[in-house]
Amino acid sequence: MKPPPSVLRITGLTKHYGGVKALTEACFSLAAGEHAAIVGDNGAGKSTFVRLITGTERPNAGRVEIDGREVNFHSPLDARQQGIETVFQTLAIAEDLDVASNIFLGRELTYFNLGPLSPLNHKAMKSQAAQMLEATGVKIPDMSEKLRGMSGGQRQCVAIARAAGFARKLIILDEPTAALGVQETAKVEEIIKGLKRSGIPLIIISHNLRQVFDLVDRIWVFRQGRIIANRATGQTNPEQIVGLITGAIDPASLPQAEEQPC
Ligand SMILES: Nc1ncnc2c1ncn2[C@@H]1O[C@H](COP(=O)(O)OP(=O)(O)OP(=O)(O)O)[C@@H](O)[C@H]1O
Repeated sequence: MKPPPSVLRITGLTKHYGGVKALTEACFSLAAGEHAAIVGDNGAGKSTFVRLITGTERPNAGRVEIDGREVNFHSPLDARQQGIETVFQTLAIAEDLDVASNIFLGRELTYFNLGPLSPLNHKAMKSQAAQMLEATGVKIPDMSEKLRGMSGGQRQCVAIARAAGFARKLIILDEPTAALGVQETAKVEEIIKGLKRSGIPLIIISHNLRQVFDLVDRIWVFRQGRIIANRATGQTNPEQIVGLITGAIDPASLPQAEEQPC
């Protein structure tokens, strides 16, 4: 019997900036409910890959399929409309707005449609935002507080809860704990672990291998603009992943991973 198509399947994805080969013929796949990590040294092509699959930039070549159907995103909005939610490092939050307004930023609920003059339904946004936070286990003591007054960890949690609340196909987290201290990192990791229950697949970009091994099912290694290996977390170890990242281990010397998108 044919296996079910991957939720996300990427083949031959390529992006060159003039002479800079940021990404060359990348192949990647993600199964339903799977959590995957993207790892690699600085400049390995991780952010380029995310920009291409979120419609932030257009590839020079390659194919992106969602649920077996080719998609061509021309903007991040396109990707969002297809159920792909990304938490970029910049978080895309409005500091002077409260939690509910941030969660519904750009998708405000209204009583009825009068175009830009539509009256906002603050009550519904508040109650749905509270539900989204609860569903992801995010605790915000005062929902009316503006994000400006919140810690980096709380802001990150709000951004993740928003992504989880709207994602129908895929959640992408770009270095979600890079700017956080130890305790806040632990809190954010707990929230990410809880997302497994939703069944929505997730990609996390992280330089923190301890975190990666704790959170994901499969690790994809980027090196010099190519995806050189992928390993199920249970079938590798941090030393091997570091060796692949630095080039000390030749991926061809390892048994082939069972997951080979192309
Ligand atoms: N807009 C651009 N114009 C020219 N070169 C670029 C552009 N964006 C990225 N690059 C180059 O492409 C390569 C891959 O960059 P990318 O940002 O994707 O790497 P990365 O793995 O995300 O690195 P980091 O971990 O530092 O964020 C690098 O050599 C980078 O300098």
